[in-house]
Amino acid sequence: MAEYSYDVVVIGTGPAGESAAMNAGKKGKTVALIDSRAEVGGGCTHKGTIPSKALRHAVHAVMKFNRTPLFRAIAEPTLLSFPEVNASAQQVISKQVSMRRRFYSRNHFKIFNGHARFVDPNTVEVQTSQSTKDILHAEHVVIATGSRPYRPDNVDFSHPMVFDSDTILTLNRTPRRIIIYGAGVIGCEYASIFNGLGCKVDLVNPGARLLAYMDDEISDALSYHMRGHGVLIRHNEMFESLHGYDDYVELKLQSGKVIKADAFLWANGRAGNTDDLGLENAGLEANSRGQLEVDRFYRTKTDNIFAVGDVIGAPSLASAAYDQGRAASGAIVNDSSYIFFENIPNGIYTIPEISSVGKNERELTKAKIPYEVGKAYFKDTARAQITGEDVGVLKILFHRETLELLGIHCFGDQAAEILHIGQAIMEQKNGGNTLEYFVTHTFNYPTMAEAYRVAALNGLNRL
Ligand SMILES: Cc1cc2nc3c(=O)[nH]c(=O)nc-3n(C[C@H](O)[C@H](O)[C@H](O)COP(=O)(O)OP(=O)(O)OC[C@H]3O[C@@H](n4cnc5c(N)ncnc54)[C@H](O)[C@@H]3O)c2cc1C
Ligand SMILES: NC(=O)c1ccc[n+]([C@@H]2O[C@H](COP(=O)([O-])OP(=O)(O)OC[C@H]3O[C@@H](n4cnc5c(N)ncnc54)[C@H](O)[C@@H]3O)[C@@H](O)[C@H]2O)c1
Repeated sequence: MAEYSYDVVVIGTGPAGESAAMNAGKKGKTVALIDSRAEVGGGCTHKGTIPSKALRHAVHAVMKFNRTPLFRAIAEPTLLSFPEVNASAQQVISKQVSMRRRFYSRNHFKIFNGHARFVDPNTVEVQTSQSTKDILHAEHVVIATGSRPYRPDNVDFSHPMVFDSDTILTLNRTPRRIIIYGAGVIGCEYASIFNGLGCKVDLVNPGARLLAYMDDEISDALSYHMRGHGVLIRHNEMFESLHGYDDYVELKLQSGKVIKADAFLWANGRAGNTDDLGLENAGLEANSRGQLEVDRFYRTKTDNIFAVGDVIGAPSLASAAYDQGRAASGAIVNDSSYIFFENIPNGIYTIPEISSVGKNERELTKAKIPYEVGKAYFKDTARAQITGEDVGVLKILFHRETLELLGIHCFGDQAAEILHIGQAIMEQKNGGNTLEYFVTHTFNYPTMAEAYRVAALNGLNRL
């Protein structure tokens, strides 16, 4: 057993832990990180964001190849297998890990490998092997332990055809038919991925619509296009039981429906990684979903302990985790440039992609805010006609009187990138946030950015 002392000890090397550590180190603090995974990067790099986005990219590229007439001069339409696209995702993971390892070594951070557990608020022990423990003393501790798929007791995850969003990456074949239970972001993204691989997909949604928190029109467009691609979506269907046999699984729904498939993906719920973290020794307690409560500075109720990323619950995004980590260590070093991040955008990598920031129509209507809508359909832009990515819409919601931007919603190829133009204007202060920007500045042509001019003019014409 060895003992060490640091200004800041960060538990977890996902986006939240990484940015907390980097910021603390840049501000002159001595920093150590702990991760139970053999490699840095967190669930984000190894199981969540990175593999799913890399899988989606590969599948999308093949779908585009198959539907582009020009390519028929080279080859016939084809399909990739899950192991093939997974292999390409694993290469991205390796690059990410090497890059992140370099960050840590260049900044002289020590990384401890093993499960971390609080001994007291200023002491964390790391189980580095079965028989050895290191003891880390810290002025401040940042808990950035992330989350994992929630596993209900009545689903047998040891069956070889039953997966969650972590274990799906071990699938060594392409299923003929997959049932995805849960139609949140994970369920919808994997439905697009498996659909693009040519699998029959049954997307079973316990809710009434896909991604219910999104703008209704965008959510409807997603359902329409997923159905158009052959995904069978069933709304308002509750899980009853799942039985695994040698060569298939059978899902029974409370409505009496029975669905058979050769793969089942449980995509309903995540739980914070706080088990066996010794929270009781640090004066802390997690809620029923394993999440910790924090204040605006990401400080827990124990003064010297901060928590960031998925372990504090919503929005549970890698994007937000990066900002939260930086903000927490900013608070530790009393950095006055601290920002509390609000109005967080989201990018959902279904096929087609979705992205939004700000309010949706339902929220504005409920709040009785007088708004108008400006739209640009991708099919009417030169760029989309050239690229063939002509499914989609950019929708700007703005105040009828002040022209202030209230919400940007985008559906279609590159939506997550396109959104940031609108976000940048939306965040302008002192009257800079209005629709005027889009009609008083010139956009490169042909670009998808030009859709902002088209949507703004469309909106102004409605006034
Ligand atoms: C399938 C999927 C797709 C996603 N796609 C996106 C996306 O496109 N965009 C987006 O913004 N977000 C996405 N997310 C969410 C994103 O991955 C998470 O928000 C992000 O990983 C949270 O980062 P984190 O640093 O809090 O935790 P994590 O990335 O989960 O890292 C936490 C680390 O802490 C370690 N750890 C836990 N407990 C201990 C302990 N006691 N001791 C030592 N180490 C410990 C874990 O092993 C892990 O390595 C996706 C998630 C999933 C599951
Ligand atoms: N592109 C992206 O940004 C992206 C992609 C995938 C996942 N994610 C993130 O991953 C998280 C999970 O994704 P999701 O949308 O599939 O939603 P989810 O799995 O968290 O939620 C689905 C349903 O399960 C319920 N639930 C959640 N945790 C539970 C628990 N511990 N016990 C019982 N029920 C629980 C929820 O209330 C909801 O009804 C989200 O927070 C999302 O932000 C983001």
